[in-house]
Amino acid sequence: MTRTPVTVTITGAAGQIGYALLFRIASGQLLGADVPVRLRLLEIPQAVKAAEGTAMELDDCAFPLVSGIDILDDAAKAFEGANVALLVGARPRTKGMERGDLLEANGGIFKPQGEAINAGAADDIKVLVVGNPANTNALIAQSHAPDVPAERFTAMTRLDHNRALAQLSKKAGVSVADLRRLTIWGNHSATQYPDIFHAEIAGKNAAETVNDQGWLENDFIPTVAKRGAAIIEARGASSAASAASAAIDHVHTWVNGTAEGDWTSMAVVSDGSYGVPEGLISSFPVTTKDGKWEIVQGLEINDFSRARIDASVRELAEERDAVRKLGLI
Ligand SMILES: NC(=O)c1ccc[n+]([C@@H]2O[C@H](COP(=O)([O-])OP(=O)(O)OC[C@H]3O[C@@H](n4cnc5c(N)ncnc54)[C@H](O)[C@@H]3O)[C@@H](O)[C@H]2O)c1
Ligand SMILES: O=C(O)C[C@H](O)C(=O)O
Repeated sequence: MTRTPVTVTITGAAGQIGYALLFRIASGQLLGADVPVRLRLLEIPQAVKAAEGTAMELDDCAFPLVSGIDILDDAAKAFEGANVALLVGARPRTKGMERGDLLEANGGIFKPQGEAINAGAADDIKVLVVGNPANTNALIAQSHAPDVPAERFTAMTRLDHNRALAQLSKKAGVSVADLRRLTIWGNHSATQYPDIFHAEIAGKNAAETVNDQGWLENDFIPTVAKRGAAIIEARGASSAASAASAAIDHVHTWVNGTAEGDWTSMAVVSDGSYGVPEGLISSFPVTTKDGKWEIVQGLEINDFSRARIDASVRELAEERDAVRKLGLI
């Protein structure tokens, strides 16, 4: 192997998403089958032993692309020289916890991680925040990394995007490979808006092809937006393999580009496009090329979509105001 290994830092590495994610990164699915990786696993001290167990299993797979594995409980060391950072570890909401408590607890994680990225990550660092509330956690980390371009901090709505593709493909009776240009707007929460008005089914407008407003309003949108809760209800634990798969897709697309004529959904820092206040980390339709993303411009937004985008963006603004009040940004 002659290429310089890419350093990938994964936080929450001993958690359930971490377990589903690490083996796919190590096998080359994140960055490519010819790209060696150095893995940095960041955990809290109590979970380091479990992370060591996962690292033993990674060793036992004898992945040729893995050039090293470090297990750390220190953010400064974990992000030093990192090219890709997957921020998965977060404080889950527990019984009796208010939204403000959750934001504050996560601020205690994402503020120092943002600072550590600012201090030591590689110049080409790309950050994906998976840990919830993902958009606002990304905002907290980004606001503590003033030397890193803001566009390098993204949050994950690819799972929502993939969920929407799956639902639409079932409704239309086509393969997901026949679908393009679907968009998730807003927050990774129940207010998100999966938009099929610009999507295409085998090259034809999806909303017109489906032609079923009742299904769109009462089935498709709530099914996608509440899918996370439905998985928790069914599995007794939040989505893990599908979340890991979406994280792989998100970074792979960011690095390798979107297909000609298609786009994806990523929560990225707003430049004011589509009326989303500048600075909020909100999901948009984006194209990617040469490791950079761009918000798709010029889409016509009908009244139905406008109301839903505005509602989700309003929630993001409220979360931003709450963390600002807590002194976290
Ligand atoms: N954006 C999405 O689409 C999406 C989808 C599914 C889950 N999630 C979120 O992803 C997060 C992780 O989910 P999970 O199922 O793997 O949870 P988990 O509880 O199984 O694992 C989380 C891990 O993070 C670790 N951790 C906690 N604080 C840490 C810190 N400061 N530094 C490093 N590690 C730390 C914990 O020790 C634990 O091992 C949750 O917040 C979940 O809600 C997001
Ligand atoms: O962890 C959760 O609350 C749900 C998760 O964000 C999901 O969308 O599956």
